[in-house]
Amino acid sequence: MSKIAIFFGPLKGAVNRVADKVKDAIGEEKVEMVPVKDATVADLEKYDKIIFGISTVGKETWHATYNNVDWAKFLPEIGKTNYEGKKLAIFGLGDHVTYAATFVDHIGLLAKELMANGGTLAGKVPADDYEFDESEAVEDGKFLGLPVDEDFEPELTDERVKNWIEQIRPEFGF
Ligand SMILES: Cc1cc2nc3c(=O)[nH]c(=O)nc-3n(C[C@H](O)[C@H](O)[C@H](O)COP(=O)(O)O)c2cc1C
Repeated sequence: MSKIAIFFGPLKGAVNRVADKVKDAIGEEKVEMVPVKDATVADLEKYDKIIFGISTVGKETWHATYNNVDWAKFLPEIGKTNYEGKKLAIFGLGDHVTYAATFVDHIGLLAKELMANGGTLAGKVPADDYEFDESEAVEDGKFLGLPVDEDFEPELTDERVKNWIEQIRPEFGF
């Protein structure tokens, strides 16, 4: 069976923590961890099953981010390949209290970039499960990936990850 890649960044923060939980839930031996920091399109092309881990730490554009340099560097690579036939899913870290009007926006930015390049996403979750005002990550009442809030709802993370892994399991076939 081909390995599932978790492309994640930045290192050592909440995304990294949740990426480890996702890896453990799937089974370490089935997963390849790929920090986006030094990854390129060639790394993306190696895998048919990819889970992306991202946080929202900036404003409207990737280039406005000042904290998430890993993703700002990697985003241009995303558009250099086609995702037709690949299994894709995204989890995204955010803070639904302080940033209720831009909650996990970068799930939306990344999802739209993938979809513009032929990708379809597994693992959408109902927006009704979360409290927030606005998010660019919502389409037709669903988040385009799994939002996780380690700042204000860390106690919900394990359950969220567990349920989400069960949701995407049939699609990814792990
Ligand atoms: C400067 C800054 C801006 C942020 N902007 C947003 C935001 O617009 N929307 C959101 O949902 N969370 C926002 N957050 C919260 C982060 O996404 C959250 O703390 C996340 O867990 C960070 O994960 P990381 O340390 O792995 O990057 C922001 C955090 C910081 C420090």
